[in-house]
Amino acid sequence: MAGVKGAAGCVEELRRERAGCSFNMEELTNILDGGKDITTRRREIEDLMCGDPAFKDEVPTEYLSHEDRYTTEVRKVCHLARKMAQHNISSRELGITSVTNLLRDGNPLGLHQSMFTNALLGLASPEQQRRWGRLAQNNTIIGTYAQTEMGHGTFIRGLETTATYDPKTEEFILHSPTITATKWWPGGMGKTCNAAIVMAQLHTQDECRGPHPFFVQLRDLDTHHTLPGITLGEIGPRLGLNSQDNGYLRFDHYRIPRTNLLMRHSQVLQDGTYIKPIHTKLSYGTMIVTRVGIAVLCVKKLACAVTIATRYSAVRHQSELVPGEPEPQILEYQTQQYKLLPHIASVYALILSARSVASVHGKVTADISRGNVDFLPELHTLSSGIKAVSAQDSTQGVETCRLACGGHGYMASSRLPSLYTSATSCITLEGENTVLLLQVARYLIKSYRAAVKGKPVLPSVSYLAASPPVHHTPELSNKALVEAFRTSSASLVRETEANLQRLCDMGQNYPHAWNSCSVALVRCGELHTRYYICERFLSSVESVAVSEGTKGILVCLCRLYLVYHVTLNQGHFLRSGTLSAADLSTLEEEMSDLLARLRKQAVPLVDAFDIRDELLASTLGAWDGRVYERLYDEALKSPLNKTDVPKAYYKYLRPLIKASL
Ligand SMILES: CC(C)(COP(=O)(O)OP(=O)(O)OC[C@H]1O[C@@H](n2cnc3c(N)ncnc32)[C@H](O)[C@@H]1OP(=O)(O)O)[C@@H](O)C(=O)NCCC(=O)NCCSC(=O)CCCC(=O)O
Ligand SMILES: Cc1cc2nc3c(=O)[nH]c(=O)nc-3n(C[C@H](O)[C@H](O)[C@H](O)COP(=O)(O)OP(=O)(O)OC[C@H]3O[C@@H](n4cnc5c(N)ncnc54)[C@H](O)[C@@H]3O)c2cc1C
Repeated sequence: MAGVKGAAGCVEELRRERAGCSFNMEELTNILDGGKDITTRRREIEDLMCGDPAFKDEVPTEYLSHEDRYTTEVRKVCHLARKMAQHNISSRELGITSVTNLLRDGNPLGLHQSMFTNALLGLASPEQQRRWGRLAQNNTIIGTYAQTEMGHGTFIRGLETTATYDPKTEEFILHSPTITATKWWPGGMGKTCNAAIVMAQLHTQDECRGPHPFFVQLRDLDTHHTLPGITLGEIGPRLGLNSQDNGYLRFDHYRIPRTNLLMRHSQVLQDGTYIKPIHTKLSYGTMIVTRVGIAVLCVKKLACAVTIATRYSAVRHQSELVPGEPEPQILEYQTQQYKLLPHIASVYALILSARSVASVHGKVTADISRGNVDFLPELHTLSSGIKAVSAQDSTQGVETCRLACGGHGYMASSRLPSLYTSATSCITLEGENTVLLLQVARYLIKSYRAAVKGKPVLPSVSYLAASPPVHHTPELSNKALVEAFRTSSASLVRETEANLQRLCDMGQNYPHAWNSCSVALVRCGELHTRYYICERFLSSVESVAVSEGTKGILVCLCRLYLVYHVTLNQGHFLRSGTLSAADLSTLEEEMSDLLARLRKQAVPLVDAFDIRDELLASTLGAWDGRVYERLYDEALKSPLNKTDVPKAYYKYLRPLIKASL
C-alpha cells in the first residue's frame, strides 16, 4: 500500500478491524482503478505529489480571506502544472489520481484541464487543434467553458449572447445585448483564464443558426489585462469551491476572426454561407463527456466521505449496547452500519457503471467521426442518467456520512463539510439533475412509443416494450432482482405514457401534458438509470476474475446494493406487482444479515479505496485512527487561540459586562 501505512502507530480498534480482512485488498483497489497498471501509475503520481511540501497548507483554508484562498490554490495548481510537465504527466493521467484533493477549495485550472481541453478536442477542426492545442497544453492559453448566462443555464437555446458574422471583415461580432446575457459561472473565468470557449447564437446571412462554440481570447497574453470590448470579473462567494474564481463576462461588439468558430461539425464560409452539422446537438458534445467525468468525480468524494466515517465509527465509542458493558464502537450499531455500508457498495456500483458509459462514449465518438450519429441519443441518455444519479447518491451519501460522525462531522477539519459542498455542486452543474432526468424520460417515452409500433429501438431501451407481462418473481436471486428493476421500470414508463396520452386525449397540448406528468417522468428517468447501474454492477461482479475471498466480498456488496435499492424503491415493485409484501419482508431480513456480515469487513473495504492521508485530509479519517489528538491539534490553529483574551473583549464584551455591574 502507498503512503505511511501499517500497524505501527494505529489505534487498537483499527488494528483489530484490519486483522480480520477476508479478501485481497489489492485486487479490490485494482478493480476500482480499472486495472493493475493504472493502480501502479496512480500511486507513482500520488507519491510524487503528496511528498512535495509545496502542497502543504500552513494555515487551514477556512481561516483565509477570499483573496488569500484563491492565491493559495493558484500557487498550488501552478506548481502542480509545472510538476506535471516536468514528469510527463498528462491531464488524463492526473484524472486517475485523487491529487486534486490537495486543493482544498476548488481548482482554478479545473475547467482549463477538463471542458476547455475537451471542447478543443471534440469541437475544433484538426487545423484549429494544431493552432490552439499545444498552446493550451503548455498553459500559454488558459481557458474555460463559457456557456451559462445570468438568464439561462438549462435552456441553451435561450442564450442571448450573439455572434454576428460580418463578411466584409470576415469576423464575428460578439455582443451581450442585455444584463441577462452576461456569462455567469464559468470556472476560472474571473481572474485566472485568458481565453474561453464561448457559446453564442450564431447569426449569418440574416438568420440565427442557434448556439455555437467560439474560441475567444479574453486577456492579453503578456500583461493579463482584459482586452478592450470585454468586461470580466469574479461572481463572489459561493456555498463551496470558493477558490475557483467562477466569473462573469460581457462583450461590447467584440470582434474575432471567422476562423475562431469551432469548425469540426459546422462551418461558416467566407461569404457567410452556413454549413450544417450532421446532427444539430453535436455542439453539445463537450457536456456529454464532462457528465461522465462528473459522475466519477462525485463518487470519489463519496469514497473519501465513507472512508472517513467508517474509520471514525471503528474508533468512536458511545453509549451502551448492553447495559453495564463497556461502550461499543459505534460501528456495532445496526443503524450506523445502515448509514455506511450501502454507500461503500455505491462506490463500486457507480464507478463500474460510469466506466461502462465511458466505453459507450468511446464507441459513439468513433462512430461520429465516421459520420454515424445513430447512437448519440442513447449516449446522451446514459450520460445524463449516470451524472444525475451519481451526483444525487454521492451528495446524499456524503451528508449521511457527515451525520454519522455526530458533532465532529460538523467540524471543517473532518473535511466532511467541504466534501458535501463540492458533491452537491455536481447536482446543479453540467445539467441540473431534474432536467437531465427529464431528458432520460423523453428518450424512454419516445423509445417506448416506437417499440410499441414495432419500430427498431436501441439496445438499452429495447426492454421497454419487450418486457414480459407483469408477474410475481418466484425467487429473489440477484438476477431476479435486476429483472424486477427492469420490469418495474418498463411498467412505470408504460403507466406514465398512458397518463400522458390520457391528458392529451382530454385536450391538453403535449408540452402541458408532459409538465403535468413530470414528477412521474423524473421517476422514470431515475428508475431506468438505477436498473442500468444494478445490471452493470451485477454483470461486472459476475465476470471479474479475482480470488475467492475478493469475489465473495464483491458478491456481498452487490447483493447489499440490490437489496438496499429494492427496499428504498419498494413502492414501484409493489405497484408493478414484481415483488410482494412478503418478498420485501424477506429482503429486509436479509439486509440485516448482510449488514452484520459486511460490518466485519467495513474498515478493510474502505482501506481498499486506497486514499492517502494527505488526500483524505481529515482529522477523523486518518489511517492510524488518532482522531482526538488531531482534533485537538487542529483546534490550536484557530487564530482566536493566539491570545487568551480576544480583541472583541476589550471592544464589546467588557463594556457590556462592566455596564451591568
Ligand atoms: C436541457 C437540454 C438537454 C435541452 O436542450 P435544448 O437545446 O432545449 O433541447 P431541445 O431543442 O428541446 O432538443 C432536445 C433534443 O436534443 C437532444 N439532446 C439534448 N442534448 C443532447 C446532447 N448533449 N447530445 C445529443 N442530443 C442531445 C435530446 O435527446 C432531444 O432529442 P429529440 O428531440 O428527443 O430527438 C440542454 O439545453 C442542456 O443540456 N442543458 C443543460 C446545460 C448544461 O449542462 N450546462 C453545462 C454548463 S458547463 C458547466 O456547468 C461546467 C461545470 C464543470 C465544473 O465546474 O467542473
Ligand atoms: C459550481 C458551479 C460551477 C459551474 N461552472 C460552470 C462553467 O464552468 N461553465 C458554465 O457555462 N456554467 C457553469 N455553471 C452553471 C451551471 O451549468 C448551471 O447553473 C446549470 O446548468 C443549471 O442552470 P441554471 O442555473 O440556469 O438553473 P435553472 O435552469 O434556472 O434551474 C432552476 C430550477 O428550475 C428547474 N428547471 C429548469 N428547467 C426545467 C425544465 N425544463 N423542466 C423542469 N424543471 C426545470 C430546475 O430543475 C431547477 O429546479 C456552474 C454552476 C455551478 C453551481
